Amino acid sequence: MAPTSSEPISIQSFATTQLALLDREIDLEKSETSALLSQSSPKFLQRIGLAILNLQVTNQRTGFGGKTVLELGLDTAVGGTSGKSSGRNLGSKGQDNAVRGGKSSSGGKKSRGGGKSGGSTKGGPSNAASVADDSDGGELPEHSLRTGDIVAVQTQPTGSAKKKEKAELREEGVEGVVMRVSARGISIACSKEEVEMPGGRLWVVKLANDVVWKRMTKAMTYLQSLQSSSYTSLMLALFSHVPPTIPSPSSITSISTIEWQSPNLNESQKRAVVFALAAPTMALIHGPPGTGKTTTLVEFILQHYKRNSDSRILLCGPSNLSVDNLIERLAPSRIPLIRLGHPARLLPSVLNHSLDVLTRTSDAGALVQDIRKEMDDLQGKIRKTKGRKERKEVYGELRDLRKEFRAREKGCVRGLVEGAKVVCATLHGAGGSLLRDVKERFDLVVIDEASQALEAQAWVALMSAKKVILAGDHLQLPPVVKSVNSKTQSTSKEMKNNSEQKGDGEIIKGMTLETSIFDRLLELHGPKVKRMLTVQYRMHEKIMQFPSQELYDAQLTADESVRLRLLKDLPYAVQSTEDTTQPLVFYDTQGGDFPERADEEDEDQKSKLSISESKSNEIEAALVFSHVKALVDAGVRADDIAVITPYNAQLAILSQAIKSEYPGIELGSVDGFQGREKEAVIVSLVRSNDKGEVGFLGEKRRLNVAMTRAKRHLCVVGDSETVQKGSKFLKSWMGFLEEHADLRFPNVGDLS
Ligand SMILES: Nc1ncnc2c1ncn2[C@@H]1O[C@H](COP(=O)(O)OP(=O)(O)OP(=O)(O)O)[C@@H](O)[C@H]1O
Repeated sequence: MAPTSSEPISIQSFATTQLALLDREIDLEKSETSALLSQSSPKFLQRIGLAILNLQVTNQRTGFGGKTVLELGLDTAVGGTSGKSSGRNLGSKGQDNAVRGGKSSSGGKKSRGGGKSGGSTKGGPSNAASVADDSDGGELPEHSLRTGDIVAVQTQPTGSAKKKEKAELREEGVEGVVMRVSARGISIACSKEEVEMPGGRLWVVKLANDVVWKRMTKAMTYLQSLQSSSYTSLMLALFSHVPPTIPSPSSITSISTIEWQSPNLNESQKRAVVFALAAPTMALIHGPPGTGKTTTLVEFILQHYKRNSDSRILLCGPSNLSVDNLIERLAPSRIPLIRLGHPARLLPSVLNHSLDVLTRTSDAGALVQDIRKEMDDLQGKIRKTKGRKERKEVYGELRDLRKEFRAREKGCVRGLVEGAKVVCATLHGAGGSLLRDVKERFDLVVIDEASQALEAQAWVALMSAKKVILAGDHLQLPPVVKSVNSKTQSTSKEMKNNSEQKGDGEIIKGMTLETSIFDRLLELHGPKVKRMLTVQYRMHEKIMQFPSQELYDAQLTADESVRLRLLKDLPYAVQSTEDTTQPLVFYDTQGGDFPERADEEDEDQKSKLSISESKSNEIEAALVFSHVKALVDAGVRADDIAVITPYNAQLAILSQAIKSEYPGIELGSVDGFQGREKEAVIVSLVRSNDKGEVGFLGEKRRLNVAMTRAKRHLCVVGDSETVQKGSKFLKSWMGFLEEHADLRFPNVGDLS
């Protein structure tokens, strides 16, 4: 990226523009959701995984914040499992950008149950440890409802309403957040305090989750409203109102004088830590795939804490997993930390640091617990009370108790949060009421995976910070938005010049929502604000070579421990074959024998889900299957292999072919595999046509993710003739593979 002049950007105009872009995104999401809900029958919504029918309340109790929690199971009069779902997520762009984020446990990082794309997980909770099978009405049908989703609980339409075959969302019923999911039950924390349950048989349907959007909108509205005299020094630096705050060479401590906490840090990691320590207001740590970004951040936090033990740190990431991965690595150092966020969304290993657990186990929490118990007893009483008058009385008692509960809980929580040196939360979690009440501000905000967060999301955490350290890689995939390519008119140069401050600020032309703060600061200030990590600990050097050359200025080196690792060297018995001795294989399907096909999904259903046309390639899938078979026959364990593709339609075909035979193999979209790694990865490129159309493959950052997931063996399957026409980058990749990979020209006749 070419360094550009650091001209100031109007903060007000920035916020105004972000608000306009956010509005557009929210409108798009809302209209998609309401179109789907209003045009579909409950049965259809259940079939596609967005609803569960035939439910009843099995229990009612008090949750965190005094909220009523409803536990639902299948109505015993119905029972059993019915219907299969395709598991598509409402609110996720139904195209081939599947869920992003999850990291694999194989690389020392954990993944959550629902992170895979291409199919639903049976009642798959994100945190199995916290889920109980609490209903005996039978197993729920397959669905895609997950902890944290916003849902409505309503009386299921019957008789004439059913005949209308439309699931118009009605006024009655309650809205809430999914707290727990198990094979037999689902718990929902109601949004309103007083809950009058609708009668009869119930159904639960997923709604659009606008909490994250609301927090971003609130943050941008606040920024827009600020008088320039109220701008923090960090704001002035991040919008270039003061010169970029680059640490002077004299302020950078010599690497040799530091007592490192981690004994193995490489030079580039050490340089990044000292740069971040010396930076007065901001620093970027650029971590290409497998280069130890998290390791470096953890070392930085420990060093910072050692030097500033009074300072308070806010540690954030765009996803729960990004935050938990950091906590797992920080926790052994015994630094006092607290994790905000619903416990059901956290990794079991970090639960002991969660606010919810600490409010239960701390001394101040004991009193809160007593009131919670009383409230639970009353909740139970409500369910058994039939008379309206009697119920009203119990509700009255409950209301008084709830007030007391909240006051005590608030006091307890404030004590815990203010006492912690490191507060950990997702970026939008940092905008919750718990932190709003904390008087002290944060001296330092650290954001991991900052290149995967919308800038408005980052500002939720940054509003009162004094210094920020961002870690990320702008050359991998950016955050997912529906309004892709939607930008305010004009160029990014004008964006800087056009930002005269007038009224609420002008719209800055050329800005996009998906530009992260990491990208923007790099573009604004150039590479002088970052330090790049250059030793990677994942890939065989041959796998690393092309992305390093093309994207990272040939600066990456493979650590000695991984440089020459092959499948045959796995720490279990693997035969030496033509596959297990090759780090890089390319099956070139050129010649027209492996044609792509447009997805034949039900057109009507597709338009309801706003799924863009997906592509598949059946013969290519057969080739992938035969390669998987060869690897497994050679002794490679199925769970060390992943198959990824940019196309959902191809994923469906691959799943059908591979899953029954090799259940351990992970199949996913390229987007869903960001942050993950496997010993062997097979990439199915799908596109094969005369016109040279490459669709999703045209995105360099997607290809970068696809080609950097494998540790010991990367196998690419694709039609070089088609693919090379897509872009200069693709042409150069095809050329590289031709020259450096074990090149194979498959014969359709050999594939049975
Ligand atoms: N200096 C080092 N010496 C040896 N191993 C290291 C070093 N730094 C990182 N690693 C290892 O490299 C792997 C990746 O490290 P880490 O999880 O910190 O990287 P990351 O950049 O956050 O990963 P990702 O690419 O998935 O975002 C881990 O297994 C880690 O133990």
